[in-house]
Order: sequence, then structure tokens, then C-alpha cells
Amino acid sequence: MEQQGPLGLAQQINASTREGHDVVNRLIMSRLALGLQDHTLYREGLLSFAFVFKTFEEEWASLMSSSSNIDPRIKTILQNLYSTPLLRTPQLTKDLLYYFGSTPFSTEAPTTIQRTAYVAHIRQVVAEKPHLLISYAYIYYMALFAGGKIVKYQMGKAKDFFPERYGMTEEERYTAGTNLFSFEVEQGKEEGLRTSFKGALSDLEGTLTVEERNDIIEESKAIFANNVLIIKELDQICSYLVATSPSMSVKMASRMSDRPLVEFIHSE
Ligand code: HEM
Repeated sequence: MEQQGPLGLAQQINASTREGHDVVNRLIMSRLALGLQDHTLYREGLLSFAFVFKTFEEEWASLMSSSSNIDPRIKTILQNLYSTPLLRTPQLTKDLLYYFGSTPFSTEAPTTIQRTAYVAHIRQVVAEKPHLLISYAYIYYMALFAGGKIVKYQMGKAKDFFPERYGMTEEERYTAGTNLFSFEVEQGKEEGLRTSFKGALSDLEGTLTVEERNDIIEESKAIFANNVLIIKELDQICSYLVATSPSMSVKMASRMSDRPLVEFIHSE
């Protein structure tokens, strides 16, 4: 149900994060071309965001559990927003298994500075103010229906990007590598997930206090600032990977000869 009159919470979040969103949007789109040159770069981005989704989805489940003693009002909101097909941890796990193949990786505990700091931040703020989980769910799920669609489309156009695995066809590889942006619902029902989430938020937001709404808006801004830190850290990780892989250096040099990697990464 779209709200009439005063701005609904979703609109307020969008309005307050417009600048932060534009920054992140530019950062991601300008790096996507690089990430789609080699799946060993792209998968690092996936890993960073896998930690984010895993952390808030775990916190969410535990806040809703019978052993959690949070305010029943907030528990009801969290229960009503929760939607299994939206959960990204299982989808990210499939993508990671595909891209890493036989290379070991772990989503148990992050080892880089920003990933570790962001995971700790999410756990801390949500423990202090469980209603902040709403910021994470709204920002990261709604992102998939807008920017996520665009990223998925670009992935579909990338040449020689999806790694070969066990004789998979081109189409199977695309499916195996885009689970993050796919939802396990009947075809054509994806948009319903988005509208149901927004509808549930709109129906329930009236039970939040003014202070809680403000907290949610402030944390939404912090999410975009933290996304920037995660992306900047990915620049370092990817620079290192390219510099230490002779085959990748050659590939980058031939494909991006008009724009050196360092300049490319630091131009934004
Ligand atoms: C971590 C990265 C990103 C996050 C967290 C994010 C988050 C969001 C959110 C919360 C919305 C509002 C959705 C709604 O009202 O239903 C949105 C809208 C949008 N985003 Fe992103 N986004 C991200 C990256 C991107 C990227 C890379 C693009 C690339 C083009 C993009 C393009 C858009 C567009 C086109 C909209 C729709 C605006 C509208 O409906 O008026 N986003 N994003």
C-alpha cells in the first residue's frame, strides 16, 4: 500500500540516502567492468557482501526466535518482514561455491579489516537497537530489485566471464553465477517479493516511535558509508590479485590497454 500525505519510511530512507546511493552506484558501476574481466576479482566482491547478508540474516533469525526477549512490537515487525525467498545467504553460498570451485574460501569469520569491522558493527548496533535490522533488510533487499537487475544484465553481456565447471553449458554457468540476483519463486513473481516487502513495511511502520524511525534513517545513511569502505577495500584486494597473478596482468594489459589498472581503480 503506497502512503499518501507524509512520506512513508521507505521514501524517507530513499530521500535521505540519495547522495550516498549515487556515490556507491558510481563506485560499483565503474568497477564492474574490471570485476567482469575475471571471476577471481568478482568473487571477492561477492565474498564481501556475503558477510554482510549472512550477518544480518543470522541476527534477524535470532531476534525472531522464541529465546529472544526484544520488545514484542519490534519482534512482530521483524516477523512480518521476514520472507524466505528474499534470504540471500543460501543464494550467495551457491554463487561462491561456483566461483571458488576447488579453491578454499570461508564465510565463517572475515579476515580483512573492513569486512571484520562491518560484521562487528552490524552485530553491535542490532543488539543495541533491534529495529535497525529494518534498515539492513530494506536497503540490501530493495537494492537487488533495482541496481541488482542492472548488474545481472551486465553480467549476461560479459565475454568469457563465467568459469567452466564440469561441462556446464553457457546458460547453466550464467545461472550458477547469478544466484545473488535470482529469486526462487515462479517466473514473473519476483516483483511481488518487492511489493510485498514494501507493503508489509508500510503497514507496520506506524507502530514505530519517531525516535526509532529516525534511528532507521540514520543507520541507512551509515550503510552507504560502510558500503564505500567495503568497495575501497576491494580495490586493494583486487589490485593485489592482479599484481600477483601473471596471467591476469597480461589479460588486463591486453583488454584494458587504453586505461591502466591503477588509474582505472583510482579514478573514482
Ligand atoms: C551496494 C550497492 C547498492 C545498494 C545498497 C542500493 C540500494 C538501493 C535502494 C535501497 C534503492 C531503493 C529501492 C526502492 O525504492 O525500491 C535503490 C534504488 C535504485 N538503485 Fe541502488 N543500490 C546499490 C547499487 C546500485 C547500483 C550499482 C546501481 C546501478 C545502476 C543502482 C541503481 C539503482 C536504481 C536505478 C534504483 C531505482 C531508483 C528508483 O526506483 O527511483 N543501485 N538502490
